Amino acid sequence: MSASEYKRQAAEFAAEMVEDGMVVGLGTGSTAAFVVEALGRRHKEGLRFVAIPTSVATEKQALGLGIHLTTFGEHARVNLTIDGADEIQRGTLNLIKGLGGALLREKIVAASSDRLVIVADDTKLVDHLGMKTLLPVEVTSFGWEATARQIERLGGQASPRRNRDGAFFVSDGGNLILDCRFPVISDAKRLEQEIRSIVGVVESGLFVGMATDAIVAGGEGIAHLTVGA
Ligand SMILES: O=C(CO)[C@H](O)[C@H](O)COP(=O)(O)O
Repeated sequence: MSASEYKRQAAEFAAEMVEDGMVVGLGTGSTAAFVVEALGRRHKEGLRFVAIPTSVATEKQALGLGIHLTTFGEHARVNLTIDGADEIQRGTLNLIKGLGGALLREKIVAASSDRLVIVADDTKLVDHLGMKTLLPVEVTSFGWEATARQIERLGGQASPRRNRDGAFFVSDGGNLILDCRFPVISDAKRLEQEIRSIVGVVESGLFVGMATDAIVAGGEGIAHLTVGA
């Protein structure tokens, strides 16, 4: 079975966790898109919920499926957010997110969620963050070079993300993303604090202590992981 099929399996499983009357956070990326698709189906079958999307792309998809959207003006808390991730650390469920470029909105929604459920295929599980993927950091476009130098003082190599045409990738929030290569991250909480204290950093793709559950699908079936398990 392909990684995409495993992503779909994890997404379908997690979409069943949404209950009538919930405020739901909708993630971004290919796995989250399967969740939105499944929730569109459940909406048509009569499930009542409202959703807050984490990107313009997810907003468009949800609206196209007739899902009712809401805002933090109307709801202070999100009951359940379902989102993807680029790496999930076994045990802690600390994450690297943002290869899809939506990390700022994703973190705002995650921070207001009672439960953050991550959906992924099993290639995303790692023993230590930074083993497989770069760490995205969203920064203001003004002075990004100075911000990148400060990140490099922490031991990472920071490169601005570019589109295929060579132009800088610009996030939904109008910022740039620096993709940072760190040696394997042994203390995610500390690195997260150090990165966030740099002037010019808007948000980092390290999500520490935020995920409550991970639904991970692979050749051995679907696993429902919780912190510590
Ligand atoms: O953080 C993200 C977007 O900012 C995505 O959740 C992450 O990149 C995973 O994407 P995919 O489900 O396509 O593998």
